[in-house]
Amino acid sequence: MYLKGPSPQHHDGSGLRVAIVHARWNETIIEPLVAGAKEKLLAAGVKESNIVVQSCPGSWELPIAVQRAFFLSLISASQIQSNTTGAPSATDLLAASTSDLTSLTNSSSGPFDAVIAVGVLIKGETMHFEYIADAAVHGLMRVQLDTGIPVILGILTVLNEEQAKARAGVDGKGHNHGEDWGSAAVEMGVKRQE
Ligand SMILES: O=Nc1c(NC[C@H](O)[C@H](O)[C@H](O)CO)[nH]c(=O)[nH]c1=O
Repeated sequence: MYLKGPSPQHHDGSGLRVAIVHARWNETIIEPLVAGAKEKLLAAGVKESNIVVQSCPGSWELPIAVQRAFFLSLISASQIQSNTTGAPSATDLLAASTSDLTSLTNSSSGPFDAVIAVGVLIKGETMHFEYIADAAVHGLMRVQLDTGIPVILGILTVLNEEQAKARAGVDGKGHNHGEDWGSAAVEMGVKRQE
């Protein structure tokens, strides 16, 4: 039995498309987290060409960056489907009802089956940390429920750099949580397709 992380499961990721959207603050920690997530995606059979990595300035921008990645991939998916350039605009898609979006995302050439949002928030002297962490976490939960696309929470909220390194498996310490996020993305992506 496991005390902390979820008991491991094996899922075939060969049919998945996954986005990793990461902030660029604290990049010495972000980089190993993203690498760990990608390693687990590839190990589960996700094709390299089906892993899209995008970035945004900081964790505050992650919810809108994830939502944008989702909608833009919808546009490319509908262009592929309709094979015309007259695909609905981002404005059209933003205005689409949830049920429309659900039908759109069920298409085979649909967008991402899961998105991993990666950020590293390190507590400073002010309350900035708390406000960004709270807003980003609630924002990502809203994006996944609004879009129906699983958004894996890959935001480290730590009190100091040592804690961050330990959770990125840096300096041979601790465990790279990015690996857990990659595995969660495969599981949730497969379950979304069922
Ligand atoms: O402040 N510390 C951090 C931070 N601040 C920037 C914020 O996310 C946003 O990009 C700016 O406020 C501009 O909107 N972003 C992080 O990812 N980690 C931090 O530790």
